[in-house]
Amino acid sequence: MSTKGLEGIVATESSISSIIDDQLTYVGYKIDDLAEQASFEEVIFLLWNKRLPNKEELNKLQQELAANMSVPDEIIAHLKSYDLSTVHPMAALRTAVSMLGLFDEEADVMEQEANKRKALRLQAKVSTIVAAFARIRQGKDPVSPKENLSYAENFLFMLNNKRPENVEVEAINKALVLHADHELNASTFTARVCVATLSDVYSGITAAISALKGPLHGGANERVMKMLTEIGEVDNAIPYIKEKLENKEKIMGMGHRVYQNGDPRAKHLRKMSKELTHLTGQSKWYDMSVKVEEYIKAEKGLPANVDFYSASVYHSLGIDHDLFTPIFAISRVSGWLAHILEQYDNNRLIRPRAEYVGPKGQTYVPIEQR
Ligand SMILES: CC(=O)SCCNC(=O)CCNC(=O)[C@H](O)C(C)(C)COP(=O)(O)OP(=O)(O)OC[C@H]1O[C@@H](n2cnc3c(N)ncnc32)[C@H](O)[C@@H]1OP(=O)(O)O
Ligand SMILES: O=C([O-])CC(=O)C(=O)O
Repeated sequence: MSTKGLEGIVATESSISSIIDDQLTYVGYKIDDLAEQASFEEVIFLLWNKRLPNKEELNKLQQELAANMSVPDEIIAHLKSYDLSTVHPMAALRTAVSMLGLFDEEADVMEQEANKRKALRLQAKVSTIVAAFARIRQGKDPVSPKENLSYAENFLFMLNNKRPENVEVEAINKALVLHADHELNASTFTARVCVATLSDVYSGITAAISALKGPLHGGANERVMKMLTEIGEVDNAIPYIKEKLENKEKIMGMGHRVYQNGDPRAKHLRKMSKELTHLTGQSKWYDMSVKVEEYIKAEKGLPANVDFYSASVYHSLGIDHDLFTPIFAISRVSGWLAHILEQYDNNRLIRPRAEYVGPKGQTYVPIEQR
Protein backbone atom coordinates (compact mmCIF):
# COMPACT_ATOMS: atom_id res chain seq x y z
CA MET A 1 0.00 0.00 0.00
CA SER A 2 1.40 3.39 -0.94
CA THR A 3 1.33 6.33 1.47
CA LYS A 4 -0.20 9.30 -0.33
CA GLY A 5 2.06 12.34 -0.08
CA LEU A 6 4.69 10.17 1.70
CA GLU A 7 3.13 11.25 5.01
CA GLY A 8 5.16 10.07 7.99
CA ILE A 9 7.80 8.34 5.85
CA VAL A 10 11.37 8.80 7.08
CA ALA A 11 13.34 9.13 3.84
CA THR A 12 16.80 10.06 5.08
CA GLU A 13 18.97 10.74 8.11
CA SER A 14 20.02 14.34 8.63
CA SER A 15 21.81 16.35 11.30
CA ILE A 16 20.74 19.79 10.05
CA SER A 17 17.34 20.55 11.55
CA SER A 18 14.81 18.59 13.54
CA ILE A 19 11.12 18.80 14.38
CA ILE A 20 10.41 16.80 17.51
CA ASP A 21 7.19 17.24 19.52
CA ASP A 22 6.40 20.45 17.62
CA GLN A 23 9.81 21.92 18.52
CA LEU A 24 12.12 23.09 15.74
CA THR A 25 15.89 23.14 16.15
CA TYR A 26 18.78 23.91 13.80
CA VAL A 27 21.68 21.58 14.65
CA GLY A 28 20.17 21.22 18.13
CA TYR A 29 19.74 24.97 18.78
CA LYS A 30 16.17 26.04 19.54
CA ILE A 31 14.55 28.20 16.89
CA ASP A 32 13.32 30.55 19.65
CA ASP A 33 16.89 31.30 20.75
CA LEU A 34 18.13 31.72 17.19
CA ALA A 35 15.20 33.97 16.24
CA GLU A 36 15.88 36.26 19.19
CA GLN A 37 19.66 36.31 19.06
CA ALA A 38 21.27 35.12 15.84
CA SER A 39 22.17 36.91 12.64
CA PHE A 40 21.24 35.22 9.38
CA GLU A 41 24.95 34.82 8.60
CA GLU A 42 25.43 32.93 11.88
CA VAL A 43 22.61 30.60 10.88
CA ILE A 44 24.14 30.05 7.44
CA PHE A 45 27.44 29.11 9.11
CA LEU A 46 25.61 26.84 11.56
CA LEU A 47 23.68 24.99 8.85
CA TRP A 48 26.72 24.52 6.62
CA ASN A 49 29.26 23.63 9.31
CA LYS A 50 26.96 22.15 11.96
CA ARG A 51 28.44 24.41 14.65
CA LEU A 52 28.23 28.11 15.51
CA PRO A 53 31.03 30.36 14.22
CA ASN A 54 33.44 32.31 16.40
CA LYS A 55 33.72 36.06 15.79
CA GLU A 56 36.51 35.74 13.27
CA GLU A 57 34.72 33.04 11.28
CA LEU A 58 31.53 35.07 11.28
CA ASN A 59 33.30 38.22 10.07
CA LYS A 60 34.98 36.21 7.32
CA LEU A 61 31.65 34.74 6.15
CA GLN A 62 29.97 38.17 6.24
CA GLN A 63 32.77 39.67 4.15
CA GLU A 64 32.79 36.78 1.68
CA LEU A 65 29.04 36.94 1.20
CA ALA A 66 29.09 40.69 0.66
CA ALA A 67 32.06 40.39 -1.72
CA ASN A 68 30.29 37.76 -3.84
CA MET A 69 26.90 39.47 -4.21
CA SER A 70 27.39 40.96 -7.67
CA VAL A 71 25.80 38.97 -10.50
CA PRO A 72 27.05 38.76 -14.10
CA ASP A 73 25.86 41.63 -16.35
CA GLU A 74 24.36 39.03 -18.69
CA ILE A 75 21.89 38.00 -15.98
CA ILE A 76 20.83 41.61 -15.42
CA ALA A 77 20.46 42.00 -19.19
CA HIS A 78 18.41 38.80 -19.27
CA LEU A 79 16.09 40.08 -16.52
CA LYS A 80 15.62 43.26 -18.56
CA SER A 81 14.59 41.23 -21.60
CA TYR A 82 11.32 39.85 -20.15
CA ASP A 83 7.95 41.51 -19.94
CA LEU A 84 8.28 41.89 -16.18
CA SER A 85 4.65 42.93 -15.79
CA THR A 86 3.63 39.31 -16.44
CA VAL A 87 6.60 37.30 -15.13
CA HIS A 88 6.41 36.07 -11.55
CA PRO A 89 9.61 36.85 -9.60
CA MET A 90 9.88 33.19 -8.53
CA ALA A 91 9.97 32.19 -12.19
CA ALA A 92 12.59 34.85 -12.86
CA LEU A 93 14.63 33.69 -9.84
CA ARG A 94 14.40 30.05 -10.95
CA THR A 95 15.71 30.95 -14.42
CA ALA A 96 18.38 33.34 -13.15
CA VAL A 97 19.75 30.76 -10.69
CA SER A 98 19.90 28.22 -13.49
CA MET A 99 21.75 30.81 -15.58
CA LEU A 100 24.22 31.48 -12.74
CA GLY A 101 25.44 27.92 -13.23
CA LEU A 102 26.37 28.80 -16.82
CA PHE A 103 28.70 31.53 -15.58
CA ASP A 104 30.38 29.43 -12.87
CA GLU A 105 33.46 27.64 -14.14
CA GLU A 106 33.19 25.20 -11.23
CA ALA A 107 29.51 24.39 -11.85
CA ASP A 108 30.19 20.74 -12.68
CA VAL A 109 33.22 20.24 -10.44
CA MET A 110 31.93 17.76 -7.90
CA GLU A 111 34.60 17.95 -5.14
CA GLN A 112 33.05 18.97 -1.84
CA GLU A 113 35.37 21.98 -1.45
CA ALA A 114 34.21 23.25 -4.84
CA ASN A 115 30.59 22.62 -3.82
CA LYS A 116 31.15 24.73 -0.68
CA ARG A 117 32.61 27.57 -2.77
CA LYS A 118 29.56 27.41 -5.06
CA ALA A 119 27.26 27.41 -2.05
CA LEU A 120 28.79 30.68 -0.87
CA ARG A 121 28.56 32.30 -4.31
CA LEU A 122 24.97 31.17 -4.77
CA GLN A 123 23.80 32.30 -1.34
CA ALA A 124 25.46 35.67 -1.93
CA LYS A 125 23.84 36.22 -5.31
CA VAL A 126 20.22 35.18 -4.77
CA SER A 127 19.28 38.33 -2.86
CA THR A 128 20.88 40.48 -5.56
CA ILE A 129 18.77 38.79 -8.23
CA VAL A 130 15.52 39.32 -6.32
CA ALA A 131 16.32 42.97 -5.60
CA ALA A 132 17.43 43.61 -9.21
CA PHE A 133 14.21 42.07 -10.55
CA ALA A 134 12.13 44.30 -8.28
CA ARG A 135 13.92 47.45 -9.38
CA ILE A 136 14.06 46.66 -13.09
CA ARG A 137 10.32 46.17 -13.25
CA GLN A 138 9.85 49.59 -11.66
CA GLY A 139 11.98 51.02 -14.47
CA LYS A 140 14.88 51.65 -12.08
CA ASP A 141 18.52 50.59 -12.25
CA PRO A 142 19.69 47.73 -10.04
CA VAL A 143 21.70 48.86 -7.01
CA SER A 144 25.13 47.35 -6.34
CA PRO A 145 25.65 45.68 -2.94
CA LYS A 146 27.93 47.30 -0.33
CA GLU A 147 30.72 45.25 1.20
CA ASN A 148 30.28 46.66 4.72
CA LEU A 149 26.61 45.73 5.11
CA SER A 150 25.08 42.58 6.59
CA TYR A 151 23.08 40.21 4.40
CA ALA A 152 19.72 41.59 5.56
CA GLU A 153 20.88 45.22 5.24
CA ASN A 154 22.29 44.63 1.79
CA PHE A 155 19.06 43.07 0.56
CA LEU A 156 16.99 46.06 1.72
CA PHE A 157 19.60 48.50 0.42
CA MET A 158 19.59 46.86 -3.03
CA LEU A 159 15.79 46.81 -3.02
CA ASN A 160 15.18 50.43 -2.01
CA ASN A 161 18.48 52.20 -2.76
CA LYS A 162 18.63 53.67 0.74
CA ARG A 163 20.13 52.62 4.04
CA PRO A 164 17.35 50.71 5.83
CA GLU A 165 16.11 51.61 9.32
CA ASN A 166 17.22 49.30 12.16
CA VAL A 167 13.69 48.06 12.67
CA GLU A 168 13.52 46.94 9.02
CA VAL A 169 16.89 45.19 9.19
CA GLU A 170 15.92 43.40 12.40
CA ALA A 171 12.62 42.24 10.87
CA ILE A 172 14.22 40.91 7.69
CA ASN A 173 17.09 39.30 9.61
CA LYS A 174 14.61 37.51 11.90
CA ALA A 175 12.47 36.39 8.96
CA LEU A 176 15.58 35.02 7.22
CA VAL A 177 16.59 33.13 10.39
CA LEU A 178 13.10 31.67 10.82
CA HIS A 179 12.79 30.44 7.22
CA ALA A 180 16.31 29.04 6.78
CA ASP A 181 15.68 25.33 7.19
CA HIS A 182 12.87 22.94 7.96
CA GLU A 183 13.83 19.28 7.86
CA LEU A 184 12.54 17.40 4.82
CA ASN A 185 9.95 19.86 3.48
CA ALA A 186 8.93 19.52 -0.18
CA SER A 187 11.54 21.86 -1.68
CA THR A 188 14.40 20.45 0.39
CA PHE A 189 13.37 16.93 -0.56
CA THR A 190 13.31 18.08 -4.20
CA ALA A 191 16.85 19.44 -3.88
CA ARG A 192 18.06 16.19 -2.33
CA VAL A 193 16.35 14.00 -4.95
CA CYS A 194 17.94 16.11 -7.69
CA VAL A 195 21.51 16.05 -6.41
CA ALA A 196 21.28 12.40 -5.36
CA THR A 197 21.60 11.64 -9.09
CA LEU A 198 24.97 13.44 -8.72
CA SER A 199 23.61 16.40 -10.61
CA ASP A 200 25.18 19.77 -9.70
CA VAL A 201 24.42 22.35 -6.99
CA TYR A 202 22.81 24.84 -9.41
CA SER A 203 20.43 22.15 -10.68
CA GLY A 204 19.48 21.22 -7.11
CA ILE A 205 18.70 24.83 -6.15
CA THR A 206 16.82 25.48 -9.39
CA ALA A 207 14.66 22.41 -8.71
CA ALA A 208 14.09 23.49 -5.10
CA ILE A 209 13.00 27.01 -6.11
CA SER A 210 10.51 25.39 -8.49
CA ALA A 211 9.02 23.35 -5.64
CA LEU A 212 8.93 26.26 -3.19
CA LYS A 213 6.97 28.36 -5.71
CA GLY A 214 3.75 26.34 -5.31
CA PRO A 215 0.86 27.67 -3.16
CA LEU A 216 0.81 24.60 -0.90
CA HIS A 217 4.41 25.42 0.09
CA GLY A 218 6.30 28.76 -0.01
CA GLY A 219 3.84 30.31 -2.44
CA ALA A 220 1.26 30.46 0.36
CA ASN A 221 2.60 33.70 1.89
CA GLU A 222 1.72 35.77 -1.18
CA ARG A 223 -1.76 34.17 -1.22
CA VAL A 224 -2.26 35.06 2.45
CA MET A 225 -1.86 38.74 1.59
CA LYS A 226 -4.22 38.34 -1.38
CA MET A 227 -6.78 36.87 1.01
CA LEU A 228 -6.31 39.65 3.59
CA THR A 229 -6.68 42.25 0.83
CA GLU A 230 -9.91 40.60 -0.33
CA ILE A 231 -11.21 40.56 3.25
CA GLY A 232 -10.40 44.27 3.40
CA GLU A 233 -11.82 45.06 6.87
CA VAL A 234 -11.63 43.21 10.19
CA ASP A 235 -15.42 42.72 10.38
CA ASN A 236 -15.45 40.89 7.05
CA ALA A 237 -12.95 38.26 8.19
CA ILE A 238 -15.26 35.62 9.63
CA PRO A 239 -18.00 35.76 6.93
CA TYR A 240 -15.25 35.56 4.28
CA ILE A 241 -13.61 32.51 5.86
CA LYS A 242 -16.97 30.80 6.51
CA GLU A 243 -17.79 31.06 2.83
CA LYS A 244 -14.38 29.71 1.79
CA LEU A 245 -14.76 26.73 4.10
CA GLU A 246 -18.31 26.06 2.87
CA ASN A 247 -16.89 25.99 -0.67
CA LYS A 248 -14.22 23.54 0.54
CA GLU A 249 -11.46 26.00 -0.27
CA LYS A 250 -8.20 25.93 1.64
CA ILE A 251 -7.23 28.90 3.78
CA MET A 252 -3.70 29.89 2.88
CA GLY A 253 -1.15 30.01 5.69
CA MET A 254 -3.13 27.52 7.78
CA GLY A 255 -2.37 23.87 8.47
CA HIS A 256 0.84 21.89 8.33
CA ARG A 257 1.81 18.35 7.48
CA VAL A 258 4.06 17.92 10.53
CA TYR A 259 2.90 20.36 13.24
CA GLN A 260 -0.30 19.38 14.98
CA ASN A 261 -0.40 22.00 17.71
CA GLY A 262 1.25 24.93 16.02
CA ASP A 263 4.26 26.02 14.04
CA PRO A 264 6.86 27.38 16.51
CA ARG A 265 7.94 30.00 13.97
CA ALA A 266 4.46 31.52 13.71
CA LYS A 267 4.51 33.12 17.18
CA HIS A 268 7.63 35.12 16.29
CA LEU A 269 6.07 36.33 13.07
CA ARG A 270 2.79 37.08 14.86
CA LYS A 271 4.65 39.31 17.34
CA MET A 272 6.53 41.02 14.51
CA SER A 273 3.28 41.53 12.62
CA LYS A 274 1.67 43.11 15.68
CA GLU A 275 4.59 45.49 16.22
CA LEU A 276 5.21 46.43 12.59
CA THR A 277 1.58 46.91 11.60
CA HIS A 278 1.14 49.10 14.69
CA LEU A 279 4.28 51.08 13.90
CA THR A 280 3.14 51.74 10.34
CA GLY A 281 -0.47 52.53 11.28
CA GLN A 282 -1.80 49.40 9.54
CA SER A 283 -2.95 47.35 12.55
CA LYS A 284 -5.98 46.12 10.64
CA TRP A 285 -3.85 43.51 8.83
CA TYR A 286 -2.75 42.06 12.14
CA ASP A 287 -6.24 42.26 13.68
CA MET A 288 -7.72 40.57 10.64
CA SER A 289 -5.06 37.84 10.72
CA VAL A 290 -5.79 37.13 14.38
CA LYS A 291 -9.51 36.76 13.63
CA VAL A 292 -8.80 34.33 10.79
CA GLU A 293 -6.33 32.34 12.88
CA GLU A 294 -8.70 32.03 15.86
CA TYR A 295 -11.64 31.05 13.66
CA ILE A 296 -9.72 28.36 11.73
CA LYS A 297 -8.27 26.99 14.95
CA ALA A 298 -11.74 26.74 16.50
CA GLU A 299 -13.53 25.40 13.41
CA LYS A 300 -10.91 23.10 11.88
CA GLY A 301 -8.30 22.68 14.62
CA LEU A 302 -5.67 23.95 12.17
CA PRO A 303 -2.74 26.08 13.37
CA ALA A 304 -1.19 29.01 11.51
CA ASN A 305 2.02 28.12 9.71
CA VAL A 306 5.15 30.19 8.98
CA ASP A 307 3.56 31.72 5.88
CA PHE A 308 0.56 33.24 7.68
CA TYR A 309 1.97 36.19 9.64
CA SER A 310 4.99 36.66 7.38
CA ALA A 311 2.53 38.16 4.87
CA SER A 312 1.53 41.11 7.07
CA VAL A 313 5.15 41.51 8.23
CA TYR A 314 6.47 41.95 4.69
CA HIS A 315 3.47 44.09 3.72
CA SER A 316 4.24 46.48 6.59
CA LEU A 317 7.79 46.78 5.32
CA GLY A 318 6.36 48.05 2.01
CA ILE A 319 7.46 44.97 0.08
CA ASP A 320 5.56 43.98 -3.09
CA HIS A 321 3.35 40.96 -2.42
CA ASP A 322 4.85 38.78 -5.13
CA LEU A 323 8.30 39.22 -3.55
CA PHE A 324 7.21 37.43 -0.36
CA THR A 325 8.01 33.94 -1.71
CA PRO A 326 11.34 35.05 -3.24
CA ILE A 327 12.33 36.37 0.22
CA PHE A 328 11.47 32.94 1.63
CA ALA A 329 13.69 31.46 -1.11
CA ILE A 330 16.62 33.77 -0.30
CA SER A 331 16.58 32.38 3.22
CA ARG A 332 15.83 28.75 2.37
CA VAL A 333 18.71 28.62 -0.13
CA SER A 334 20.91 28.31 2.98
CA GLY A 335 19.03 25.21 4.14
CA TRP A 336 18.85 23.69 0.66
CA LEU A 337 22.61 24.13 0.30
CA ALA A 338 23.22 22.49 3.69
CA HIS A 339 21.08 19.52 2.62
CA ILE A 340 22.77 19.31 -0.78
CA LEU A 341 26.21 19.20 0.88
CA GLU A 342 24.96 16.58 3.35
CA GLN A 343 23.46 14.51 0.53
CA TYR A 344 26.76 14.53 -1.42
CA ASP A 345 28.60 13.52 1.75
CA ASN A 346 26.70 10.27 2.07
CA ASN A 347 24.93 9.82 -1.24
CA ARG A 348 22.64 7.15 -2.54
CA LEU A 349 20.21 7.58 -5.45
CA ILE A 350 16.68 8.37 -4.19
CA ARG A 351 14.27 6.19 -6.07
CA PRO A 352 11.07 5.03 -4.36
CA ARG A 353 8.49 2.75 -5.96
CA ALA A 354 4.94 3.40 -7.19
CA GLU A 355 2.06 1.04 -6.62
CA TYR A 356 0.71 0.35 -10.10
CA VAL A 357 -3.10 0.80 -10.26
CA GLY A 358 -3.55 1.16 -14.05
CA PRO A 359 -4.97 -1.34 -16.57
CA LYS A 360 -3.14 -4.61 -17.14
CA GLY A 361 -2.76 -7.08 -20.00
CA GLN A 362 -3.82 -4.73 -22.79
CA THR A 363 -3.46 -5.75 -26.45
CA TYR A 364 -1.69 -3.26 -28.72
CA VAL A 365 -3.94 -2.19 -31.60
CA PRO A 366 -2.19 -0.67 -34.66
CA ILE A 367 -3.13 2.99 -35.21
CA GLU A 368 -5.05 2.32 -38.43
CA GLN A 369 -7.45 0.07 -36.50
CA ARG A 370 -8.16 2.48 -33.58
C1 LIG B 1 6.28 26.79 4.28
C2 LIG B 1 5.18 25.85 4.13
O1 LIG B 1 5.19 25.10 3.19
S1 LIG B 1 3.97 25.82 5.28
C3 LIG B 1 2.51 25.31 4.36
C4 LIG B 1 2.08 26.37 3.42
N1 LIG B 1 0.85 26.01 2.72
C5 LIG B 1 -0.33 26.55 3.03
O2 LIG B 1 -0.47 27.36 3.91
C6 LIG B 1 -1.49 26.09 2.18
C7 LIG B 1 -2.70 25.74 3.02
N2 LIG B 1 -2.47 24.53 3.77
C8 LIG B 1 -2.57 23.31 3.19
O3 LIG B 1 -2.89 23.17 2.00
C9 LIG B 1 -2.24 22.09 4.03
O4 LIG B 1 -2.50 22.34 5.37
C10 LIG B 1 -0.80 21.60 3.81
C11 LIG B 1 -0.53 21.36 2.33
C12 LIG B 1 0.19 22.64 4.34
C13 LIG B 1 -0.53 20.31 4.59
O5 LIG B 1 -1.52 19.51 4.30
P1 LIG B 1 -1.65 17.92 4.37
O6 LIG B 1 -0.94 17.37 5.50
O7 LIG B 1 -1.32 17.36 3.05
O8 LIG B 1 -3.18 17.85 4.65
P2 LIG B 1 -4.33 17.78 3.57
O9 LIG B 1 -4.18 18.84 2.52
O10 LIG B 1 -4.43 16.38 3.11
O11 LIG B 1 -5.55 18.20 4.48
C14 LIG B 1 -6.13 17.34 5.48
C15 LIG B 1 -7.52 17.89 5.79
O12 LIG B 1 -7.41 19.18 6.38
C16 LIG B 1 -8.00 20.17 5.56
N3 LIG B 1 -7.10 21.30 5.48
C17 LIG B 1 -5.76 21.28 5.56
N4 LIG B 1 -5.28 22.52 5.44
C18 LIG B 1 -6.34 23.32 5.30
C19 LIG B 1 -6.48 24.70 5.13
N5 LIG B 1 -5.40 25.50 5.06
N6 LIG B 1 -7.71 25.23 5.01
C20 LIG B 1 -8.79 24.44 5.07
N7 LIG B 1 -8.72 23.11 5.22
C21 LIG B 1 -7.50 22.56 5.33
C22 LIG B 1 -8.11 19.52 4.19
O13 LIG B 1 -9.13 20.10 3.41
C23 LIG B 1 -8.39 18.10 4.55
O14 LIG B 1 -9.75 17.97 4.95
P3 LIG B 1 -10.58 16.65 4.60
O15 LIG B 1 -9.86 15.55 5.32
O16 LIG B 1 -11.93 16.97 5.14
O17 LIG B 1 -10.52 16.50 3.11
O1 LIG C 1 8.01 21.56 6.41
C1 LIG C 1 7.10 21.76 5.60
O2 LIG C 1 6.39 20.85 5.13
C2 LIG C 1 6.81 23.12 5.13
C3 LIG C 1 7.41 24.18 5.97
O3 LIG C 1 6.90 24.55 6.98
C4 LIG C 1 8.69 24.74 5.54
O4 LIG C 1 9.24 24.32 4.52
O5 LIG C 1 9.19 25.65 6.21
